[in-house]
Amino acid sequence: MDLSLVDASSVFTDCTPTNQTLLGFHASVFSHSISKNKPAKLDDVRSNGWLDAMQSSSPRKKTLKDIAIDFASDDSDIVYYSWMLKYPSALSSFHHIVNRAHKKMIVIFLDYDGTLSPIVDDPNRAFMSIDMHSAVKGVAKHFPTAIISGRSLDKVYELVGLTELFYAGSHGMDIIFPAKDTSISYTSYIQSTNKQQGKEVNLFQPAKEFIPMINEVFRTLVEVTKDIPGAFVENHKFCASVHYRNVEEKSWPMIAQCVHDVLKDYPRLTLTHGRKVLEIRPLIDWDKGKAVEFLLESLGLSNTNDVLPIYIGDDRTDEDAFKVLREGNRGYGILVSSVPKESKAFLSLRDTLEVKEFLNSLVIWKEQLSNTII
Ligand SMILES: O=P(O)(O)OC[C@H]1O[C@H](O[C@H]2O[C@H](CO)[C@@H](O)[C@H](O)[C@H]2O)[C@H](O)[C@@H](O)[C@@H]1O
Repeated sequence: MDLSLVDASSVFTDCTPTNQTLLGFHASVFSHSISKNKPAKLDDVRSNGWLDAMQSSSPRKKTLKDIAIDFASDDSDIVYYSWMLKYPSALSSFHHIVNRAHKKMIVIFLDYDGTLSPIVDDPNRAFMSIDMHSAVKGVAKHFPTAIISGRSLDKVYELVGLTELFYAGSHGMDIIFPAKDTSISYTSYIQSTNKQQGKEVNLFQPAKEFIPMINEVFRTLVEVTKDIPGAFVENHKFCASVHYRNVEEKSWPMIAQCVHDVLKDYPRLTLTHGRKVLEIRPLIDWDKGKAVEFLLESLGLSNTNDVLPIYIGDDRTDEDAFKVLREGNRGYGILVSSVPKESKAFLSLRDTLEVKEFLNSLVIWKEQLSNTII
């Protein structure tokens, strides 16, 4: 996917009411001014919570000792099943979901890592299974389907490779969707021919002005972490990730300190925690939740009476999307997790296998419904 033809910055970095009105969107969708919620300045990663967050950022792999403990006690299962009382399985709630979808259009939003592909040590080898690929292709045939990932748009498109989907990369800061699918005036949008797919597209890039800054920070982070074995830095164009999954735990304070020291020089950037990854991103009021609202509105699917959005994700950044659905009392947030954790989601799935089963169930249900109607 070659996005080099595109220059959307002038359109969206100026979000005056005039521009918002021209675009025909609800003003809140465009309130991506500098957030007022900037965290307090961090002085010491050992006492400011960064390390605690890093330690709890992903379920630990089981050691032989853990497995022995599992045999001695089924406590973890009991805890998990108790947790499921609050976050019921989307599979066992399937009939409830499709009943609620009666006469509504289901719209599917999918996170990538940990949702469509299992978490693996090497971010460059996080592939979907062939079956998962078919399941995603299947849902996209019947329902508008979007991937919303922390990865760069190019990377997530390369990994998924389905032209029939909508994509949002960099935690929703880089959105691409076919021009023909718009239901509102896009005169202010940048339309561009996507070379790879050979079709007209719309792009929305609310953090475009940050690209040079992210490039600079990326280079600095690569430099300062180069002597920490296992550290790996990714450039997602609108954000950067510092991975520590393969770094020895004793070096985590060092990696946190490096990132902290670099961020001190960039007050317009902020840090969020992912699964064994520190995410550096622009301090703007834009996230996966805003991307969901944006896509629904762009596609003419924001009428809550006619549309049932379903968002499936596993990460902290997906919580912003769960929150939007919960607070708007629309659709379902589904958390993918094999361990109990607090979430704004309504339902849960244990792992990528259950995600695949859920997507396939939607396809079967829709096909049976179509056959019945004919
Ligand atoms: O929003 P997502 O699509 O879930 O992307 C979030 C991050 O995913 C990737 O990292 C995670 O998955 C890797 C591969 O399984 C794993 O090695 C890493 O520890 C996880 O944090 C991706 O590499 C990141 O850049 C994304 O931000």
